Amino acid sequence: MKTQRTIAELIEVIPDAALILNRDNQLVMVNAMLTDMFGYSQRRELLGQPLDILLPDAVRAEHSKHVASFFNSAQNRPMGRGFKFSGQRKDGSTIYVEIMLSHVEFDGEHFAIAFVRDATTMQMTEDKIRRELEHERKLAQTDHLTGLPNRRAFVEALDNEIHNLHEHGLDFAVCFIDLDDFKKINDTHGHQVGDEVLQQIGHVIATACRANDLVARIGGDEFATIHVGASLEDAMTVLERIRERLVHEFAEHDWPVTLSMGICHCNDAEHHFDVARILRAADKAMYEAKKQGKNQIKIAHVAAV
Ligand SMILES: Nc1nc2c(ncn2[C@@H]2O[C@H](COP(=O)(O)OP(=O)(O)OP(=O)(O)O)[C@@H](O)[C@H]2O)c(=O)[nH]1
Repeated sequence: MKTQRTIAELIEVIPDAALILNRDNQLVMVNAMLTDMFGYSQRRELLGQPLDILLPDAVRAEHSKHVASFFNSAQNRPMGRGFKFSGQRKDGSTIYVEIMLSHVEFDGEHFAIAFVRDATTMQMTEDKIRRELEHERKLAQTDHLTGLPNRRAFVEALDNEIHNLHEHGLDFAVCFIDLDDFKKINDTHGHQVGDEVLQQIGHVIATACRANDLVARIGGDEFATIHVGASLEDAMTVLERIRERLVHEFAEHDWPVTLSMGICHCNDAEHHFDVARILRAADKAMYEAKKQGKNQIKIAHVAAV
C-alpha cells in the first residue's frame, strides 16, 4: 500500500512541479518545484491552505467547481489537452500553467495529484501572435492616408448590411462621394496639399455622419458611406450636413473644394440586392451629379438596382 511518505518522496524526484489536493480543496502535499514556481520559500506556507492560495480571485469559484467535478469523475486529464489556466504567485503576479490531473489513493483516501508546467512563455507568445494578427487584420482594412476603413472593409460591411436587410428588414443607405476637380488641386498646389485635402475631407465626412454610420475611403478621391437604419431623408440630411461642413472647413481657401454624391437607399427585403449592383447604382448616380455640373447629390433609382 502506498503511504503518504512514499508519495511525498516520489513527487520530489519527478521533473515537474506537483501538488496533491484533498476532496476539501486543501493542499496536502507540494513539491519544492511547485513551491518555487509560485514564489514561496517554504512549502509549509502552502500546506493545509485551500487551492485558492494559488489562484487569482477571478477564477477561484470556477476552480472549486472543476475540482468537485474531477473528484466525482473517474477520468484523468493528461497534459497537452488544452487544460491551461492562470495562477497567482505569492507576490500577486500572474503565472500561466498547464496541468495534468490524476486520481491517487493512499492511506484509504482519495486525492487529486496535479503536475504543473509553467506555460507563461507559451501563453505570452500566443497572446503576442493573436495581437499581431488582429493588428494585421486592422491594417489590411484601413486606408493609410486617412485612417478610415478602406474599400475592402466597406465591401464587407455592405455585404453584412445586405444580409441584415434580407434577414431582419433593416434598411440602409449607401452613398458614393467623389471630389470635384481634385486633379486641379494636385496640379496647382502639389501632391502633399492634395493628401492634406483628402485627410480633411475624410475628417469632415466622418464627423458629419452619425456614430453608427460607416465612412470609408474607397479610392483615390472617392469616399463612401453606409447609413444603417436610415430612411432616405435621414441619409440626405447627413449628406447635406457634409456639404455645409465642407464649406466651413475650407472657408479660408481661395479655391473651392466640392463633392459630387450619389445615394442609393435599400429598404425592400424582397428585392435581390447585391454588393456589385448597389455599388454600380450609387456610382451611376454620382456620375449623374458630375454630369449635371458637380457639387450636388443625386438619388439612384432603386428599381434599376
Ligand atoms: N494627393 C493625392 N492625389 C491622389 C491620390 N489618389 C489619387 N489621387 C489623384 O486624384 C485625382 C483624381 O482625379 P479624377 O478622379 O480623375 O478627376 P477629378 O480631377 O477629381 O475630376 P472629376 O472627378 O471629374 O471631378 C488624380 O489626379 C489622382 O492622381 C492620393 O492618395 N493623394
